[in-house]
Amino acid sequence: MLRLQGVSKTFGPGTAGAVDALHGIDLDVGRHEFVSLVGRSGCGKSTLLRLIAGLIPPTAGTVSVADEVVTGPREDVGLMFQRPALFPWRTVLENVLFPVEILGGTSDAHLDRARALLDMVGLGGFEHRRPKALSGGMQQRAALCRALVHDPDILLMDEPFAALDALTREELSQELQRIWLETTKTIVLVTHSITEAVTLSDRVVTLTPRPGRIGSVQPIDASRPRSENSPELADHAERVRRELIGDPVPPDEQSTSRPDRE
Ligand SMILES: Nc1ncnc2c1ncn2[C@@H]1O[C@H](COP(=O)(O)OP(=O)(O)OP(=O)(O)O)[C@@H](O)[C@H]1O
Repeated sequence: MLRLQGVSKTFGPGTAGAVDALHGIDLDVGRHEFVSLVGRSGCGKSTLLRLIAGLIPPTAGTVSVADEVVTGPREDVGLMFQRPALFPWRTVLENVLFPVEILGGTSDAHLDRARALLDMVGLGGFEHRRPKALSGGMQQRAALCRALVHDPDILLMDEPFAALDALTREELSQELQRIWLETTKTIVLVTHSITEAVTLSDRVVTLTPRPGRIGSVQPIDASRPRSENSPELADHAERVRRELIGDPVPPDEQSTSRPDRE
């Protein structure tokens, strides 16, 4: 469904301030696969997602969706960001319908789909409210409906729950799992939460910084549906954590490995 081949990205190439954000990324994501990207701040996760979305071009390599090289934003790819970015002057329903307006016009079928999505995420009855009448979690639910309204095959999500309180974040994460289980969507999620990544994903990809490279790809072979506190996931989470922070130094080595203190 999605293929990255030798993808590199340098911002400001050839200038003194050039930033090598990503280098030599190879990754295949299958249809109806859920893949999370995790890594330290600045390791290139958002850049990778923007490349897949066709919002920026790679400096080298290719990004393909459904065997077509990505050269710009595509109709079969939906996007969701950390902030809902709803238009304040539009109603919730009008916000949700925005992508289909841009893509060529709203039909009755789109209207039905938008209402069904709003019902599904518990926003039925809020269609005609303005975003400011909604809580942060409700706004993010509306943004999820907006990302799904044109029924994209691929959903790209950049820390979609990071700005929410812990309970709302967990609720929305469960909702996302349900949507994914009920559809055949391919999802790529950028998150700082290892728990979220192992709970939702088929595979967790860790990125190492400067420039961003793939550090590891870890399959999460636990049964579904999963909950965040499932004991089955603890080992997976620990493995991802170790990958990101490195193995802790064993206590008996700590006392002999600090010659600077002697
Ligand atoms: N438009 C840009 N121009 C120049 N440098 C950029 C641009 N966008 C990103 N970068 C740089 O590319 C690197 C990767 O940034 P990116 O935002 O992809 O990281 P990230 O892993 O998503 O970080 P975070 O977890 O903090 O959101 C950083 O060094 C960043 O400063």
